[in-house]
Amino acid sequence: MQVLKFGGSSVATAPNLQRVARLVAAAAQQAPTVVIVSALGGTTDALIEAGRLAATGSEDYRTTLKHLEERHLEAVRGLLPIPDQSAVLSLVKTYCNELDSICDGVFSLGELSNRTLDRLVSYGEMLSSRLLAACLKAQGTAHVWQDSRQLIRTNSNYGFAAVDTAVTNQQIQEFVAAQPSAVYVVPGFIGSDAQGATTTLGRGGSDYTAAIFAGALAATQLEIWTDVSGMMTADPRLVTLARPIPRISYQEAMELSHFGAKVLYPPTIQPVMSQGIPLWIKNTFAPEDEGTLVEVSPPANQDVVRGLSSISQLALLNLEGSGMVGIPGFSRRLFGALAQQRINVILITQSSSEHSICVAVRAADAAVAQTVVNEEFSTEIAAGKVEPLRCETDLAIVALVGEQMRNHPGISGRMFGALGQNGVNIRAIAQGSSERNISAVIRTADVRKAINVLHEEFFEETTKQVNLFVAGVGNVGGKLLEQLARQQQWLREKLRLNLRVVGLANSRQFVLAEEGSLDLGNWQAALEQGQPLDLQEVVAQLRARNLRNTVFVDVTASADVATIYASLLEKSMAVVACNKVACSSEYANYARLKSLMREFNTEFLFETNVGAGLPVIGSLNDLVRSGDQVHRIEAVLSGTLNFVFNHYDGTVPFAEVVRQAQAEGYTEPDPRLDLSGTDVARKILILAREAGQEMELADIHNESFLPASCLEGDVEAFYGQLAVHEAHFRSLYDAAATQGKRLKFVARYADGHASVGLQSVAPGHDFYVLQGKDNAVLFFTNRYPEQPLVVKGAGAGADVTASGVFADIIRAARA
Ligand SMILES: NC(=O)C1=CN([C@@H]2O[C@H](COP(=O)(O)OP(=O)(O)OC[C@H]3O[C@@H](n4cnc5c(N)ncnc54)[C@H](O)[C@@H]3O)[C@@H](O)[C@H]2O)C=CC1
Ligand SMILES: N[C@@H](CC=O)C(=O)O
Repeated sequence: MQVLKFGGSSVATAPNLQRVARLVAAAAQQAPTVVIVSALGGTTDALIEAGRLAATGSEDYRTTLKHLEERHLEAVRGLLPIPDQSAVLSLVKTYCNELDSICDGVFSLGELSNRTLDRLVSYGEMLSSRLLAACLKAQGTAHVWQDSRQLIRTNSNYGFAAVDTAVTNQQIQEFVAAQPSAVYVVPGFIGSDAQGATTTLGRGGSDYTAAIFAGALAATQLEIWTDVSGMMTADPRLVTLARPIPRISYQEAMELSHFGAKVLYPPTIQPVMSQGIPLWIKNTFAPEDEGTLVEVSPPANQDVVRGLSSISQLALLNLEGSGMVGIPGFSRRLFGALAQQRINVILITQSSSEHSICVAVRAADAAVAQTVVNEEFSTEIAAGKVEPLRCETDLAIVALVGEQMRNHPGISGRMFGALGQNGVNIRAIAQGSSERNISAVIRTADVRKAINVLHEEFFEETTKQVNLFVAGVGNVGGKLLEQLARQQQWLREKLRLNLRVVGLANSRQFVLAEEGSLDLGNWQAALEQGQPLDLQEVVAQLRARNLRNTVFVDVTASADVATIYASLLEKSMAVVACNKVACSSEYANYARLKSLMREFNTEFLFETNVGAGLPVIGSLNDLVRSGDQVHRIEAVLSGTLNFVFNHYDGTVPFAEVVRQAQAEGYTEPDPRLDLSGTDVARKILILAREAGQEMELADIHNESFLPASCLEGDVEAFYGQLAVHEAHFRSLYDAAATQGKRLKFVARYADGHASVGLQSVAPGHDFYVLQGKDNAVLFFTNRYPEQPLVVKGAGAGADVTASGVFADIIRAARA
């Protein structure tokens, strides 16, 4: 014998019922089959609604019942050929007339008892099972229809009746023995008490009916047919890559079901679990899908975590006070007070200091809970031994479930690490000693992000989604977007990274995709249609979107943009910047950003601040982190100035060479920063700070070669003044050239002091041979005392800078 149960969506319409009938016929070829049916989807709610309307004196109940009648009659017409319809139509009408009479009675009395409500809702399953039976008959499948109220004996706790297992089992066994058949059709959810009154078995009641039959008949298997292909690794409405779990234990299934995987109602598993009857969860609409097998001990697989679940609309109640420590009976009184109000406790944690007990309950119960607990402890509260109960709402639980977690250290570490890296704050945690479930209480607003982060962490070997907001789409930013577009596929395939640009900004506008990501083939159009730029609004929207693995990429030169890093890091969003403003601002700000990065477990990366795409800061960090000490740094750090002095020989005016450097994309958006030496000063400052030195920009001695008048006025005036001072630049060049030397703008840091300035270097000097826009950095350290560690190569240009920013993005994404 096998038992098949079909849920409300499986039997919601005539075509669905026909599909179910075909599945039943096929199953019956294998073994005698009991079919348990739920009411047509939505019927139970409609019946309850009709009863409530009638009880409150609203005649609208007639309309509700009329719709229900029409729906069932229409199903009959859709199911059966005309000659076969009349008997079933009249049966449906009979049931519907009875429903009318019950509701008329409720309307007259103005009262709906639980007993009457049970009778009312029982018609849903009675009707659906009759329709399925008629459909089986029409397709030639012999069967017996049986009213389950004659077999399932319960107490009289209407709405949630307890089954008398001994009587029920005996009645089921006798019935089957007396009426042998290949197929039995039975309405789910209902039973009757010793007086013969209709009762219902509570939420998930049809699953329970099926499990009772399976248990009573020692069935070979129970199949629960629904509208999903088994229990999923996570709620598919939250996680796109959720997948069915092939095999799972009863306990794991119960844990997942408890926390929201609605395909199975936990208490109903008991009758099959106690006998080890295999339970399948199958999809009526994709019967070829394997589904989930719930069994005693599924084989271990590579997924240590079997599934994730969540439960929302919770409140956390925190009872705290010094008067609780070491006094027995506090928790009994807390739980007693809650139990008296029938408030279900979903999660409990108590610190080992015994100073506080924290419980999660449904948000709807929070107000009553607060009142009764404060009443219970009123004496202690008045005496100041206990604080009034603290209640936080808008909370949810996310949970990892899996038997194998017991044997794997580090699972909770990974869970909390992944959540922490995404700024998901954990308010309470609970893990039983079975180690089958680790639950964390978080903000409801974080549930989608948290479940996706955990799914990526534990189930998705394939991809990690990373969400980028790119501020600045000029010279470097434009190249970055090109490189991202070209490399997206490769990153997905080789690094399992799904880098999505979700937002963009320039100095005028910003855009943040409502859903999904922006089209990198046409980002200009999206940005054109964006909102006027408001950086606080950018932060607010990024926070509100609450996307996982968010990286803010600053490819501007803006001081305003640099001011929002802190508010992003505080939300665990990583920041990648080629903008040097933040790291060369006051030391306190630089240090604060680095400390926020650590505090909020995220990344703040700025490799391109020095040497563009060259690994300058990374190499310095490696030296320092491995215990080396930097004594001296000598460097050519300006691609612009190296280019200018490599190309200037007096034949073309100095101003023209500078313009060329700007056109090539080497200069800052404002070239005066390069020519004044400020950009180099910022870079040596950043290197000194990364080497461990607390310094300010003002501490750097800048021996500028630029006549002061060049920095008065705007950029055009600057170019004008360069032309005016052509003779000055020519004389600098000539002085060096006549000695066979070359001009290099050199930065130097040693023993806590730094300076920048123009030098003439002779052949043989490390800097003499630097070409074009090259940079070179010489690190003299404990380990490299005479022969320095040298980093050298192109130190400016949009392409190389963009690729350095890209590398930082990948570092942040993989952290
Ligand atoms: N060019 C190079 O070789 C290197 C450049 N960098 C840095 O890259 C950054 C960008 O340089 P470029 O692309 O050449 O500059 P750019 O002037 O071509 O582009 C700057 C972009 O930032 C946008 N922007 C300006 N203010 C903004 C604001 N308040 N909010 C949002 N967007 C804003 C502009 O609209 C523009 O899209 C600079 O900080 C520079 O120091 C760093 C290393 C090398
Ligand atoms: N303007 C800078 C670009 C890199 O920071 C330079 O010329 O080096």
